[in-house]
Amino acid sequence: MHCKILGIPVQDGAGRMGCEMGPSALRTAGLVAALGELGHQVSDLGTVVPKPQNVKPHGNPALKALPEIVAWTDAISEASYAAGEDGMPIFLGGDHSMAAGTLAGMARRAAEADRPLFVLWLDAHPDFHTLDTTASGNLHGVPLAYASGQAGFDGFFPRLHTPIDPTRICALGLRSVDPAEHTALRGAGVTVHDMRAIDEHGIAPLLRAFLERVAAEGGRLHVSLDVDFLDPAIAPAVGTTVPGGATFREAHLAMEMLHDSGLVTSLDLVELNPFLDERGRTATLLVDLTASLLGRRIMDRPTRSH
Ligand SMILES: NC(=[NH2+])NCCC[C@H](N)C(=O)O
Ligand SMILES: [Mn+2]
Ligand SMILES: [Mn+2]
Repeated sequence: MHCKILGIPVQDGAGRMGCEMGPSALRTAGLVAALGELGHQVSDLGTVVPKPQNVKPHGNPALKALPEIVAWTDAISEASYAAGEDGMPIFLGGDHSMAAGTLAGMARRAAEADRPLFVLWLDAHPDFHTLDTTASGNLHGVPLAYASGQAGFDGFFPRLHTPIDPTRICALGLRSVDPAEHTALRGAGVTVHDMRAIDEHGIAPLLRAFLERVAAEGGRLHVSLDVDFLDPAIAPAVGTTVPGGATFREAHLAMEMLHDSGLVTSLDLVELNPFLDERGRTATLLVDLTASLLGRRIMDRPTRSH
């Protein structure tokens, strides 16, 4: 596999600063070497730079940093589309607002290849607000709604080349959903497995059912991994911790199953805030999870000479 790393140091979408250090922390934690050890070719494509533009004022006074996030989204959509020409792009965030751009770029690539794009959203939150419904005004709370063509982004965010069909999205690990998001998720037909479903059924059958659908429809699969999908006890470096998240083993199992499926075509690693980390342990965990997604396993490792 040719892994293409792209740094996206956006932090204006989050309520607190620090995510701009995310790409550096992931590189420092040894992402490139970890993927190289698995036999992958790795290219670091560098860092996305936002493209400032005029954005008219919006009626929702709560919105924060709208012009900045629009500038990022435009640049990220273009850069991720370019990176998606071949190989497997790995987008290093950056707060989750960056997924507005990565999803847009990946959806355009999939459409051009005449393949449906599926999205696995691993997160405590659905990030399914529109510009009108967000109360916090933090734009990391809107990317999934934007990329799946929900109303209210026209004239503010870049025009989508191809909106993602919301029924091809599976959100796994939810445990903090605002009322407006709840209504919108149900209305749009997003598949939602909250933490209760994971507790009750286990993560494996829920994920397996989704992967079988992706395979049956010949889809591509974009995985968006928010740090707060993980339990704060193992992943403290995030500004929006919610108790009761995925355990170490649940997360690795999900990554191993994703690898075995052979379906994943792109990945976001988002919301890492190194300012809140403890000696890099969250960054290191994200690198290890990414390695599991790209083929590292406990048994039957390829033999290495020492
Ligand atoms: N990407 C994230 N961490 N999103 C958290 C969003 C939290 C909340 N729903 C909000 O809109 O403010
Ligand atoms: Mn998120
Ligand atoms: Mn989240």
